[in-house]
Amino acid sequence: MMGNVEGDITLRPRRLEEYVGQKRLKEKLQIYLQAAKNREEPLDHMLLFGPPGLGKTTLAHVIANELGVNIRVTSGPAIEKPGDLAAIVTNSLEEGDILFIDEIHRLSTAAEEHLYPAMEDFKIDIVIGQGPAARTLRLDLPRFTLIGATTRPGLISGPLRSRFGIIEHLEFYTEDELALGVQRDARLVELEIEPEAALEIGHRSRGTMRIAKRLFRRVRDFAEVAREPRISTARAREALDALGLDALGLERRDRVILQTLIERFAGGPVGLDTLATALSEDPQTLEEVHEPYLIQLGLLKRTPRGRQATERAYEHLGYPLPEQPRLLEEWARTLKGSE
Ligand SMILES: Nc1ncnc2c1ncn2[C@@H]1O[C@H](COP(=O)(O)OP(=O)(O)OP(=O)(O)O)[C@@H](O)[C@H]1O
Ligand SMILES: [Mg+2]
Repeated sequence: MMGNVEGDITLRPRRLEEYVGQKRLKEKLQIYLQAAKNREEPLDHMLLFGPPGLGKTTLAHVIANELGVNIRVTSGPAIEKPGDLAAIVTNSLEEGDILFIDEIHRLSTAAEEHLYPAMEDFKIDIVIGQGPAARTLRLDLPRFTLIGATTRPGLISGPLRSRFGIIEHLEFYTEDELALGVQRDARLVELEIEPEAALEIGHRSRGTMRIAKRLFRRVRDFAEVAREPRISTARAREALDALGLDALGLERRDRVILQTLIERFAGGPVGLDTLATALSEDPQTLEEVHEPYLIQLGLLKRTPRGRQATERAYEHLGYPLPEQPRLLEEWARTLKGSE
């Protein structure tokens, strides 16, 4: 098992019915799982994508649990040499087991090519010996299911993608779904929480279950220190404010991104790398961790010419709307574009 940063392993849902939200995906999964069980065949290889913290890793474990099979967890960067993959698949997998590869977009090309015959024909090549005496042996593998997870579907090569029978994306959660997740955790730690307080946490969790659960733990700290047996809405608000989360759930960092875009680049458009440099941030973190929800909230746009702050961003941060000339210029461009 991989490290569990959140320390909430017991709170992780184990069954599909405990897995909150993702209704569209769960409905399909139920059918795929049932069909695989009826045919007594392993589930088809599955690629899961979506922003961090939406529940890809959790879902892979839930699927293993529903199928009653073992799950072996690794990640793209952990499989450096082709031999690493062979070691994993030949040592520990049994018929029907799941091999979960997190961050599968970070597999090396060599490891990826090694994976193709494993996925398609359940065979893997291993090299024995060195130099001129080296021989390649093709080994049979048990029929397993590969579940790959990625935050960056665009970086998955065509050949790899085409070897997955099931490709699904996870969606941001609604406030109600996040509140359900919070209420569930509250029950598990035997703490009462006002429904309104759970909703408030959901409201400020950026559509992300991991954030909702983290915020719940912080709110719980506040309530416990105040010796409150029940988390009230007022206490939740106070704690969330103290954490520096604004009404949309943006953290300081998110606001700084938008502020930089507005103040230093006149709202954009500006290229990702330029913006990242101005923020002393890694472009990939900016793109994968911060941007998806800013986009989802309609505060940021990705345009062919770069990142752009929307009017809503100006309003939310209390800036006067951008100058008319810029809007006019934009309008002129739109007209040209539609000719
Ligand atoms: N649908 C869900 N219902 C209940 N809890 C969930 C759900 N999805 C995720 N969680 C909880 O949210 C946390 C984050 O989930 P998880 O680690 O699976 O996310 P992830 O998509 O794999 O993120 P990353 O891309 O960062 O690896 C976990 O603590 C998990 O228990
Ligand atoms: Mg994960």
